[in-house]
Amino acid sequence: MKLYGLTGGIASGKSTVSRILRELGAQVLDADVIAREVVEPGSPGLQAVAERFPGVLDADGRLDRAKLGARVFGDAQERAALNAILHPLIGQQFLLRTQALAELGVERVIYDAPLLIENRLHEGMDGVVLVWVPREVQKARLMGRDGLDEAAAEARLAAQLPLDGKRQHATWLVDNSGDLGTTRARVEEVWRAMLARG
Ligand SMILES: CC(C)(COP(=O)(O)OP(=O)(O)OC[C@H]1O[C@@H](n2cnc3c(N)ncnc32)[C@H](O)[C@@H]1O)[C@@H](O)C(=O)NCCC(=O)NCCS
Ligand SMILES: Nc1ncnc2c1ncn2[C@@H]1O[C@H](COP(=O)(O)OP(=O)(O)OP(=O)(O)O)[C@@H](O)[C@H]1O
Repeated sequence: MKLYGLTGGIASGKSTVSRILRELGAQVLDADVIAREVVEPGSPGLQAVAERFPGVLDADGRLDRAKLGARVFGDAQERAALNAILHPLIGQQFLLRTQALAELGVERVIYDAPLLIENRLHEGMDGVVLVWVPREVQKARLMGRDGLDEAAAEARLAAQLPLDGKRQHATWLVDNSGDLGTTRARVEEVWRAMLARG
């Protein structure tokens, strides 16, 4: 089975590209979705997070994501502590799901992960798709989508490697700064290139 990475930065358009790839027939595993599943109520992941970050559960015992985000984006040490709890759990789920898809005879899986390159997961993969936009476009879309002010948007951007630094690791670059039709056409091209690789 071939394994491809799909990455970018916060609000660069990964979800948009992932949706197009799924429409084309790709099997995509989404790290952000897995990251939510490992902290569902009653999970060992949520228990570990609540112990390390007191006060982040709401009245129903669910994770208050905004509260935890405020504590970890902008504080590298706190973020590293959260990553140390969650990343092994996310990695474990990714492996289990990839194995299950391999047993079903799926020929290629795409792992949609914002921190693919930061966590050096790209090194073992058969290719990497990078969804890129200029930093100013990324910041503007982030502020618009999540209703963040500039300081909060900057803190989130600073928690990741700059997109320009990730370019050197890309097998395929998807420039998502134009309109969605342009992005779709490029993603179709990338998908054909993946199919051609076997
Ligand atoms: C801090 C949390 C609770 C904030 O939740 P929130 O709903 O506001 O954001 P969401 O999870 O949808 O993430 C949005 C984007 O933020 C960025 N991001 C998330 N976690 C991190 C992190 N640890 N470091 C850098 N960027 C991150 C990613 O680009 C992601 O796509 C949440 O992001 C989290 O649990 N992060 C740790 C797990 C993780 O690393 N997830 C990233 C995928 S592996
Ligand atoms: N080509 C485009 N033109 C204009 N807006 C776009 C384009 N692509 C994406 N957007 C918008 O930019 C925002 C970010 O896109 P998207 O949610 O796909 O990013 P993402 O990389 O998945 O983000 P995250 O990693 O933070 O979840 C969304 O509001 C989306 O509607």
